[in-house]
Amino acid sequence: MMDHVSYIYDNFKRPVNSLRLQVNAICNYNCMFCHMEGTDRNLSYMTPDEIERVVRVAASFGVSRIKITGGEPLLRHDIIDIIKRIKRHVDDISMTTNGVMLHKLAYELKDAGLKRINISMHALNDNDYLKITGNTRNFRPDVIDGIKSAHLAGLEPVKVNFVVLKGINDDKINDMMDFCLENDAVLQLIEYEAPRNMENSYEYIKYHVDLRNINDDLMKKSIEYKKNTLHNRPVYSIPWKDGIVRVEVVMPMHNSDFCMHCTRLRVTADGKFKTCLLRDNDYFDIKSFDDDYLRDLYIKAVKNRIPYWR
Ligand SMILES: Nc1nc2c(ncn2[C@@H]2O[C@H](COP(=O)(O)OP(=O)(O)OP(=O)(O)O)[C@@H](O)[C@H]2O)c(=O)[nH]1
Ligand code: SF4
Ligand code: SF4
Repeated sequence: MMDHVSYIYDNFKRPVNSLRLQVNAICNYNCMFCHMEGTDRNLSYMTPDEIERVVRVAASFGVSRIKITGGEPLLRHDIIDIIKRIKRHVDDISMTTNGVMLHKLAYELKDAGLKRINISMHALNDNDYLKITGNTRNFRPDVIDGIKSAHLAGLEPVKVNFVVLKGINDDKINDMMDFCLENDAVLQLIEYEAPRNMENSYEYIKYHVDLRNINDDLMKKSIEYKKNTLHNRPVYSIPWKDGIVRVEVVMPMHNSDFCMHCTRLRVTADGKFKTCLLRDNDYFDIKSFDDDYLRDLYIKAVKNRIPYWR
């Protein structure tokens, strides 16, 4: 583990202290809003050894947090090996998952070094859940088991990701607060984010909810208010029934404050540094996993980061 290493800053004074690491670009779901981390589907994969080399070099530049994403990361049969290798270089490892396979893997993930987990659950009733996830088979009970298993295994905090969709689930936020209170989870309310260049699409206009009013309402109800340093996202503690629910609000659209606090570099499943979710001409192809080459490419990619909303 590296201590006292300085971060590389981009030309907008934003340090890079974390990597968002896509380990595959396939999924057993087909969510209506999936952005696949701004990449194509079905990319080839880096090996665990190649992933470790990228992480080692990033850690040598002060990166101390890794977010594992996909597609669905738990579909990789070697995910435990990948986490163990990342853990040699970085302590704060988290994952974002649809949760379907989590109940089978939570303990192994924790033992391998995973610290915390975000689990997507965008509906509490089966019809809406199936519609949103584009599925015919209902895995919602498995996801709920996954949330419980994550706690039992000690993956903390557990966050439940909920993309707010007009006319589908935007009237269910209170129910989600109940659910998160019962399941000791942080509720992460996420604004529907248009994939690149899709802001005028029929789907986006139909389902997008501007979260500012909901955010203002939460702020009024909160007894404590913190910021996630990543994206400056507000995190509220809300008195709810007989307890307190923490709610984080993710407002990525047309939000220059969000982008000015974007402190991570992306790595695509097939081995490219990517500077921004919403750009498609920003790939730095990792052609060699040699340390010197990787170090130069890492610096080049960081220096090319530009806030999307300015
Ligand atoms: N525009 C944009 N949106 C992002 C970015 N990172 C996350 N998001 C949005 O936030 C949602 C939730 O992200 P997660 O992967 O669950 O969480 P995270 O951003 O890693 O943050 P933590 O909850 O602190 O682990 C994603 O589905 C995106 O819609 C980003 O860098 N840019
Ligand atoms: S679970 Fe995630 S990766 Fe899979 S389709 Fe849904 S949004 Fe995309
Ligand atoms: S610059 Fe903005 S849009 Fe791009 S990845 Fe960072 S937060 Fe997301």
